[in-house]
Amino acid sequence: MIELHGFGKDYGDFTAVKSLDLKIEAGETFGFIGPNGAGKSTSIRFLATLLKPTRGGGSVAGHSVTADPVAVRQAVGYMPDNFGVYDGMKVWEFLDFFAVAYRIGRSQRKQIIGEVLELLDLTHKRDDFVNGLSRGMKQRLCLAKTLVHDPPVLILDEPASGLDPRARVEVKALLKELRRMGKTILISSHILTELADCCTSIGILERGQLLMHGPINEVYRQIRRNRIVEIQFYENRDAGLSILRSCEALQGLEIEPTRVVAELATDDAGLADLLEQLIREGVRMKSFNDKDPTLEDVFMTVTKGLVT
Ligand SMILES: Nc1ncnc2c1ncn2[C@@H]1O[C@H](COP(=O)(O)OP(=O)(O)OP(=O)(O)O)[C@@H](O)[C@H]1O
Repeated sequence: MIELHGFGKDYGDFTAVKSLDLKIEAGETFGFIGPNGAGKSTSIRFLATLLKPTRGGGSVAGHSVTADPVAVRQAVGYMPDNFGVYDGMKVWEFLDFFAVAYRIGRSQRKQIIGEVLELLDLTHKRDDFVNGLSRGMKQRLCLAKTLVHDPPVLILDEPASGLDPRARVEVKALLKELRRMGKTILISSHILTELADCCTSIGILERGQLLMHGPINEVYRQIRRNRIVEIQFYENRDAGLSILRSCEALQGLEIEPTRVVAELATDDAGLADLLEQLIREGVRMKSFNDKDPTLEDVFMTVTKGLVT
């Protein structure tokens, strides 16, 4: 649904994006992660037909971004990182303005605006002035305007930036709802945890280069060389600790009053064997938890160049 082929962009002598290859399948929610200045907005602006590439190209919904930008705009709902709302305009007028721009007929517009306001939970703000809305509401309105022409693809540049925790949660819930509706979503953020539970795949960008991308579980698996297991003993803690210490796969052990964290160079079968041994030797545990790495772990490992 979204493809980049050797996309690159120079600003004068400065290379913002070197050569980016990316493929996002229909129905995916793809998280584009990278620190400030990594080149996320540059790549996104290209896909939204707002920027000419220096090298390479790409396509959205089967249309070439450079050869057929009008078809791409029809297929894309784009939310920029810095959006403006117009003074003196009411919420419904703002949406109507974009609906007209997408050449949606007068008879359909009222219904579509009603549906979009409903979806974004903005119906009660229909007749409010846009510039009087809170930041969270403005952000939601901006998301609403990306939906008026019912595009199959949404490209959202930092849609949750500057929002308070409640508004962030609401944006994430909306993204999940949009995915359920079958939209393909590209969403950028430099806040890793923001994307962790709403993306099906991620790409990590640093200094204009994609360091890693793929389904979120696969990316986790690739960097997961060692397993981190958190154990809470209930009885026979000393026996449990001695089993852990004699385990060949043990790479590290943190002993805390209420829990023990073991780092083990092993796989699922190795963990199952260890658990079985602990139980067999009479160690009772409240929990034996194979911890998933967080997106921060992934990011730090990848950007340290530990993964090639
Ligand atoms: N119009 C421009 N002229 C010159 N340099 C630019 C221009 N736009 C972006 N850059 C530079 O290109 C690099 C990539 O910028 P870009 O905005 O794509 O990064 P980003 O990953 O979106 O960062 P952020 O999270 O801060 O938005 C940065 O070093 C930026 O300063």
